Amino acid sequence: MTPDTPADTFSFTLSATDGAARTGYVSTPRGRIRTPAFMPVGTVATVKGLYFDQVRAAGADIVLGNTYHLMLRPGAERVAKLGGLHTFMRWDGPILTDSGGFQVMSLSSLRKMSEQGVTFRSHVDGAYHEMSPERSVEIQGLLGADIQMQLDECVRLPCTDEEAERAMRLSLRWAERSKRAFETQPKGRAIFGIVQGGAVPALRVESARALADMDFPGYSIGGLAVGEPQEVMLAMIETVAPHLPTNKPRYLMGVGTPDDLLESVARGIDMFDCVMPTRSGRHALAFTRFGRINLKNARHAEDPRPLDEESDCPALRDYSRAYLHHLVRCEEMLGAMLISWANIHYYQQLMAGARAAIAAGRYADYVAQTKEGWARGDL
Ligand SMILES: Nc1nc2c(CCNCC3CCCC3)c3[nH]c(NCCc4ccccc4)nc3cc2c(=O)[nH]1
Repeated sequence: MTPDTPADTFSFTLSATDGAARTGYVSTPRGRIRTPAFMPVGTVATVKGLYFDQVRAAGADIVLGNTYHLMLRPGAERVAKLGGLHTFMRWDGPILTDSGGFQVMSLSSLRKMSEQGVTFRSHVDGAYHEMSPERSVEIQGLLGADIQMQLDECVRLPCTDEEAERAMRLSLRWAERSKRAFETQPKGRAIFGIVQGGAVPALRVESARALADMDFPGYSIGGLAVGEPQEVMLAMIETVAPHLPTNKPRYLMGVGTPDDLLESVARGIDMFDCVMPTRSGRHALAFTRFGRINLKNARHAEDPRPLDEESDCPALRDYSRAYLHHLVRCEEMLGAMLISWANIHYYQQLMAGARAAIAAGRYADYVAQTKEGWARGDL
């Protein structure tokens, strides 16, 4: 984490731009977030398989908490009673939480969406829960999140234009209610509006403009990375970005692969989150400067080389591929832990390189060189 900001407020500072790419930092009372930023996902109050000092050492300035999981177990009120999420999981940097609607639609069994909110049954114990814009903001406040999300409805793609329009307009009404409910929270915290609209440019523009008029401190682009091809995702970012204020951060939700990150930064995205680095780490898939390496593959069985001897991350530099392959074959916990650590570090290093390249006005070269490294593969 960079030197702590004396600020007790939330703000965004742009340091440099290179085409549509931007670099700068978000200031929060719990410290600065250097952008473009990759935010590791800490679903149930842990970045799976890592200690938080490894997360910090890898270069992460902020982590995500999961409203949906934490409201079900151990419960938002219980986390608040225990001092809030920062104390609970011993992370003193900024925390961003999602509103929970997306997770309800993808994880819970029985659910009903209405104007009021979404009711659903817990996948943990089957209990009924009601999630309204007001309750979602209350839960995020109880967790103590520094950056919170409005409750929204994300439609899977492909979908009909009518479906995309209905969900986008509902999300706009929920944006108003979420923002109003948020006003009771302590200074220094922020709530983001979430742009929806499926793959329909006109709906995307209407959503972005309406949210910009509500003057949110930051904006998320939702409804993407839900099954559409990368070119559709990138086209929607190009459609939306010009209608969002340049002096507010833009967070692309749930994205993505290293290639997704570089291409989205080029189109004006400042913040990302994805389970990819840790989920892939549990499936023996390492992301490196030489591309993806599947450590299940027998070709690694006698390879004494580390994943990347030039890295300053022990997981990338100090362990042979043969050892990682062995751990994976034996289904040892340490295999998933080391590869997750390597992946979190790789994603942070990818964003650090992007920030430096944008500041130096050579982002296009950075992207080309990085992709060449992936294509050259694992010599
Ligand atoms: N509110 C909201 N959240 C969305 C999310 C969740 C973002 N991560 C939240 C964290 C908070 C804690 C947990 C996650 C998304 N995630 C994705 N794609 C993930 C795609 C993916 C799936 C599995 C592996 C890799 C990629 N699209 C998303 C769209 C939205 C959206 O419109 N609204």
